[in-house]
Amino acid sequence: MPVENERTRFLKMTGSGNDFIVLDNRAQGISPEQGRELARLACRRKLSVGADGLILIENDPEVDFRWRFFNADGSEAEMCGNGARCAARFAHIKGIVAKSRMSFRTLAGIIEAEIKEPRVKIRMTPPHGLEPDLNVEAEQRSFRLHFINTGVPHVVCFLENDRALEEMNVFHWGRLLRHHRRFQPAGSNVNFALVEDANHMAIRTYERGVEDETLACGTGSIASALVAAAKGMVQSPVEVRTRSGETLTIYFDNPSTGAAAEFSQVYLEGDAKVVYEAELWKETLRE
Ligand SMILES: N[C@H](CCC[C@H](N)C(=O)O)C(=O)O
Repeated sequence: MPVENERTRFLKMTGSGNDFIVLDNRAQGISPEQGRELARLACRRKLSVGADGLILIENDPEVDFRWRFFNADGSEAEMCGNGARCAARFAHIKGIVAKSRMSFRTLAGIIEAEIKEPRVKIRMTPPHGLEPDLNVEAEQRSFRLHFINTGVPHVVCFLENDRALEEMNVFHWGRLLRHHRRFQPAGSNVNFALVEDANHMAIRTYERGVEDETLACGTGSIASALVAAAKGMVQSPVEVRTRSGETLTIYFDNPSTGAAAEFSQVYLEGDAKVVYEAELWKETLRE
């Protein structure tokens, strides 16, 4: 079983609609393998707590804390923008970090965070690997996609208008593109994005590891904003309307446009709220 105790305390948190189980693992000793199993079992909606992901907070010798992030399917991901904002708020609420500014270690690198309750602003690790204007076929439909890694891999597909965004079958096409051979072996998250004006976008995201559309995706919002900036369509700050209706704000140094666009000082800001505090009962972890 992924946890020893019959009851395990946790916070259920939501980062703009992306929801997470957040657990203090400094004394629990949940191993990475147990974390994968715990995520897979506890993230099942209706059978257990239900969430898009599991976050374990752990000690770190150099920065304020370390985390391990697991998607709902148990896969461990290098980074999660909405989850990182929730992790920082959790650390502040639980007194793990008294200051309102902190830094913590992820598999993507060190994340700096500033608490502005209930909003949290985080500085991202440097985005990389921008590959614009990829022509990809799926089920006889052609897509013009743009790849970028914003801590995790993302492809961005720009749509023409609100109606196209609303009518997009995100589950069907997102799943096909997430598994497309062009993006293997790691796979990719898939964002359908609309540029409304130079400082406003709307997106819908199919998330790798959740294997469904989520109500918000932090690294996906950043990916969409930075690709749009590289193509000269937006400039910082960009307000991104997510599927939940909440807005994420992306800040970055306006890059020189074009494929070689380099981005620095990339920040993500939005709400990171506590939904409830509760105890996970071990009996819901049996399959
Ligand atoms: N599902 C993503 C990780 C979480 C990203 C998303 N929830 C965010 O807020 O950045 C992946 O495996 O690449």
